[in-house]
Amino acid sequence: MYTARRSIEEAHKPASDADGPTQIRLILALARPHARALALVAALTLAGSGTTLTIPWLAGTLAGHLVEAGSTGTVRLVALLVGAIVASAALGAVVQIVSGETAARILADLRSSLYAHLQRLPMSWHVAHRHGDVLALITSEVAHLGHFLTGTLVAIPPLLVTAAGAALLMLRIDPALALLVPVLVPTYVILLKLVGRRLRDLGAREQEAEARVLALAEDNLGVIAAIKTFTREEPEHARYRRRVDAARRVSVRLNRMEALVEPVGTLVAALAALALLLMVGDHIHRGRLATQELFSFLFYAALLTRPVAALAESWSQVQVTRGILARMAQVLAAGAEPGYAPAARLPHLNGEIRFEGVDFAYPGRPPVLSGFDLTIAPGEKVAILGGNGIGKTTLVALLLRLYDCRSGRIMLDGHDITGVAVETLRRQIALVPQRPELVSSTVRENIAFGRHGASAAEIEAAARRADAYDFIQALPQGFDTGIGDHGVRLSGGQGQRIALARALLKDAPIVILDEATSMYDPEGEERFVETCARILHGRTVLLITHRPASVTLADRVIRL
Ligand SMILES: Nc1ncnc2c1ncn2[C@@H]1O[C@H](COP(=O)(O)OP(=O)(O)OP(=O)(O)O)[C@@H](O)[C@H]1O
Repeated sequence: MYTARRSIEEAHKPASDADGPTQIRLILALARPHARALALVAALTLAGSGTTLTIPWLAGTLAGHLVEAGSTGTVRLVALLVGAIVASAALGAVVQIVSGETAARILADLRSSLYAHLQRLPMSWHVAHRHGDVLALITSEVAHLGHFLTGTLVAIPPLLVTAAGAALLMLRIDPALALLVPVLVPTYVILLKLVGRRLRDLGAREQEAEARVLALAEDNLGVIAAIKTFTREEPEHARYRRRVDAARRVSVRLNRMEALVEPVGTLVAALAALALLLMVGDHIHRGRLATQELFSFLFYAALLTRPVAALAESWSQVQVTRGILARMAQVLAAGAEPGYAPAARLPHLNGEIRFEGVDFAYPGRPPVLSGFDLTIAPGEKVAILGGNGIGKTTLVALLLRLYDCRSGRIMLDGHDITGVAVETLRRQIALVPQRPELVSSTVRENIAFGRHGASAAEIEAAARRADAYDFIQALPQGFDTGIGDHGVRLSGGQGQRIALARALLKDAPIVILDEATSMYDPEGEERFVETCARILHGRTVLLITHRPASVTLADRVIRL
């Protein structure tokens, strides 16, 4: 899997606009790990199409025999024909199964690579992109791509091979047919090209409209209590309806356009059939075609009609899918967070932190920090105070390298954090953030999030230290109680205690408490402050708080 991801990312080194070649590179990168399965699909496809192509010939021979000599001596031919029909159907089914499975595997690789890549993209990327768009990309757009891969794309090669084979065999029977090719093929291609661009645009607009619908639903369901308390049901429903209608309008236009494409194929096929009829009629009239050849020729013509119409329909799918591939290629081309590349490991820390002349501004915003200096000794506990929006949380984000300083540097035990692998940095810092950021699972899993592979006893011990054990035991299933979406079934203070337990379980040399006890009741906070003196002994602690009780934990107070 890692190899697949790496090759997909390698296909995207030029972070430019995702153009045709980039999409082809993406497809090749996706296909590479499945080369053997794809080769099997190709071989089966050839075998299937070859078998299908014998059917008109056998049927023509049989028909010719029946017309000229009656039904005597046809048993062998009938048996062969039935055999070819059964083999063609069986091979068709096998191709469908094998190619469907291969496509599903390719798709699973793509989904998982996309997700892995999203996790590695920097915070600045996530802040700049709408959740709804990203969700749409990894859900509905990936599903669309899946339908395309398993439904349309796997059907194209057999259709192409059958159409080309039928055309070649018809040419062999009657070379005058070659005259038709220079007329019909360009007509077909030009007609498809004309609608192709429009289809791509509409496809992109449809995905965009769907993403807006998804984003609003996601946003609003997340603030459903606010919608109720501010009685926003009607205006929010109207807003949702407007987005649904906008998506419907684009989808209807796309559908109309797609509906035009199949008749294009049918039209070309009908023109070809008419031309054939005229030519064949003339040739029979002049006695140039044997009866058997005539029948075979007409059966091949019938065989050719279906792929021509179906290819036109597949073409419209290809156009919509190109838009999706372009958007995926763009996401995959976005550079991962710095520090994931092989870099020096940060050794186990004593916990000295130094901010040296740090300047920082969020993109498009005025500076938050200018020339900021601060040195914290190993094991020291420092409270950072300051008004709302002054930059306290930003300091934490810089220390964890969620963002990089514009200038200046941050040193841990004398190591510049930009020179070490981010995971070795982040593993040594336990953060209790302002908002608990709980996962939609059980209490146990939320605490275990702090350290992979922690035992039940360690989880319970961390809960005790965070003063969370008693309330957890009182929940219906104790540690195995589900807490709802992002902890919606917990009180604010309970959520914070779980977030704290999670951080304590991490057992890191540096601990950051960003308003970690802001929702604790006074007794709980007091108990926590008492426990802290013991459990945080020897660790470097950065304490961001407005609460006097928590400030007492600090050896030193810094005001921003
Ligand atoms: N992702 C972001 N993009 C742009 N600006 C941001 C972002 N995050 C924070 N800011 C801005 O940066 C400034 C500092 O924010 P920060 O969260 O560090 O403040 P704080 O001191 O922790 O405030 P509080 O006490 O309210 O938690 C604020 O003006 C805020 O609006």
